[in-house]
Amino acid sequence: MTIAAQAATRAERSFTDAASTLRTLGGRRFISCTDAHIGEMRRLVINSRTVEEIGYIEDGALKCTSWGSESRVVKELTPDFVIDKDIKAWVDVVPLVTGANPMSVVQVGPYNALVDAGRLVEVLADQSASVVITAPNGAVTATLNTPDTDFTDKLGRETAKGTEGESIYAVHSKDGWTAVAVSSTNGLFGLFTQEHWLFLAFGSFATIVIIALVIRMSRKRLSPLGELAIAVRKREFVVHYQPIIELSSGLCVGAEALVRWQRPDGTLVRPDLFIPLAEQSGLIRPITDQVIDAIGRELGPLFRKHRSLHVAINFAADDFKTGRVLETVGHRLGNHGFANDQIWLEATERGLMDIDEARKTIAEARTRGYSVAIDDFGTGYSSLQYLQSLPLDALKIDKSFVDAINRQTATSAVIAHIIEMAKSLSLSIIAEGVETREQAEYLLDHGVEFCQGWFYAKPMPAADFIDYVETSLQRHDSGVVMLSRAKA
Ligand SMILES: Nc1nc2c(ncn2[C@@H]2O[C@@H]3COP(=O)(O)O[C@H]4[C@@H](O)[C@H](n5cnc6c(=O)[nH]c(N)nc65)O[C@@H]4COP(=O)(O)O[C@H]3[C@H]2O)c(=O)[nH]1
Repeated sequence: MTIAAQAATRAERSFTDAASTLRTLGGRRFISCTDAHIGEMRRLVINSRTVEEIGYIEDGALKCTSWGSESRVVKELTPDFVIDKDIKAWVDVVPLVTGANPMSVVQVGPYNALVDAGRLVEVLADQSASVVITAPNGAVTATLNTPDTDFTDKLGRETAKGTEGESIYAVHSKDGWTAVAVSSTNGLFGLFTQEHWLFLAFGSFATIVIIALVIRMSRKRLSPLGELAIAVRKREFVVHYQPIIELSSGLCVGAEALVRWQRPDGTLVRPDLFIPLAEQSGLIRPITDQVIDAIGRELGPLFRKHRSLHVAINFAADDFKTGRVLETVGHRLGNHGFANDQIWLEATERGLMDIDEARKTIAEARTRGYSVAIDDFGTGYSSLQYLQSLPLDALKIDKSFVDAINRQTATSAVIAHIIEMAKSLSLSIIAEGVETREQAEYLLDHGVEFCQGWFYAKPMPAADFIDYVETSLQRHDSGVVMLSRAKA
C-alpha cells in the first residue's frame, strides 16, 4: 500500500471509528451529565485511539464533555461534510473546553467527538513527504508538512502515481476520500519508487519496515493519557522494592514498593513522570491494583516465611479519600497470606489534605491492623497541629532534609526539629534517601530507627530483593551488623 493509500484509509477510518463510538454512546440510556454519563464518555475516550474528547449537546448548549460539566452555548454551523446521512463533520475547529490545536469534529445525534487531524496523517514513514487528505465533498480534512495545494489540486482525485519535475506523487481514492502524498525524489518515498527493482526484490522486507515505522510513529503521537490508558490495559506496570533498614542493626526489616512503567521496548519510566497524570485521570486506581497484585504474587511466600517483614505501599489521595484502599489491600494481599500488620500504607501530605476523610480512613486502617505513615514529610504544609490530629504510626522524612545533613545550609537544622516533633508524638521515623555513612550515623545518633537509601540499596526487582532479605537475615543471625561494623 502506498503512503497515500494508508493515509486515505486512515482518515476514513478515523471518522467512521469516531462515529461508531458516538453511535454506541447514543444507543445507551443515561441521565444526562451524571457521573455515570461523564464516566462512560471518559472511558470511551481513553479506549479510543482517534477520539480526543466527547461532548454532549442539549438544547443548543454543550452540557458536558468527557472532561466534566459544561454549560456553553454552541453555535450551529453548517457541516463541512456529511457522511452516511447522520454523521456530520467539521474541520479546523478549536476545542471549546481545552482551547487546544484545531481538530476535526464528528457529530452523531446529541454527541460530538474531537478527532486530532494530525493523527490522520501520522502514517507517514517519510518525514520529507507532504500529504493532503480531502473528504468526499472536497473539504480538506488534514494536511502534513504544508503541501503545495496548487500542485495537489492539479493531480485530481483519481488513484494515480507518477513524477513531475523534482516531485514524486501518489493519489489514492477510497469511498470518496482522497489522499495525495508528494515527496521530493530524494526522499525515502522517492527512493523506494525510483529504485523499483530494489522494492520488487525486497518488497516484503520494505513493507515490514514501513509498517514498523508507522506503528512506532503512531505510538509516538498518541497523547500521554492515551499511552497510559493502553499501558493500564496491557498491565505494563512492574514493582521494584527498596529495602528498609533498621539503623541500629543494619537489618532489612521490609521494603517500600515502588511502581515503574515498563514500556514494550523494556525501558522503565519513573513514577513521578506518570503518577500525577494517573491521579488526575483516575487511572491511578487500576495502577494501584496492579501494584498490589504484583506485591502479593511476588512477595507472598517471603512474607509468609518471615512474619517480621513489612511492605510499605504508596497510595494516592483518591485511594485514601474513599477508603477504597482498605478493601483492596485486605482482599488482594490477604489472599496471598500477608498478615495485616505486615502492611504499611503510605500517603503524602497532599494525599491526606481532606483531613476528615483521611482521619476516618486512617482510624479504620489501624483498627484492621495496618500501619499508616505520612510520606515526604516536610515538603507540604503540615504543621504539628495537623500531625497531632491524625492517628498516624510513622513519619517519613523527605530526602531533601537528609541531603542537608552536615551541610551548614538553611535546611540543615530542620531535620533535628522534625525528628523531635515525631518523637514528641511517639511516631516511628523512617528517613528517605540516605546516600552516605555520615547521614546514617547522624540519623542513628539522633534516635531515628529506620531508613532507606542508596547507601544500603537501590530499589530492585522482587527476585533480587528476596535474595537481599535472606542474606541480611543470615548476616544478622551470624552477628554481622552493617552500621556498627562501619562505625568500629
Ligand atoms: N537519589 C536518591 N533517590 C532515592 C534514594 N533512596 C530512595 N530514592 C528514591 O526516592 C523515592 C522514594 O519514594 P517516595 O518518596 O515514596 O516517592 C515516590 C512515590 O511518591 C511515588 N510512587 C512510587 N510508586 C508508587 C505507587 O505504587 N503508587 C503511588 N501512588 N505513588 C508511587 O513516586 C515517587 C518516586 O518514586 P521513585 O522514583 O521510585 O523514587 C523513590 C526512590 O527510588 C537515594 O538514596 N537517592
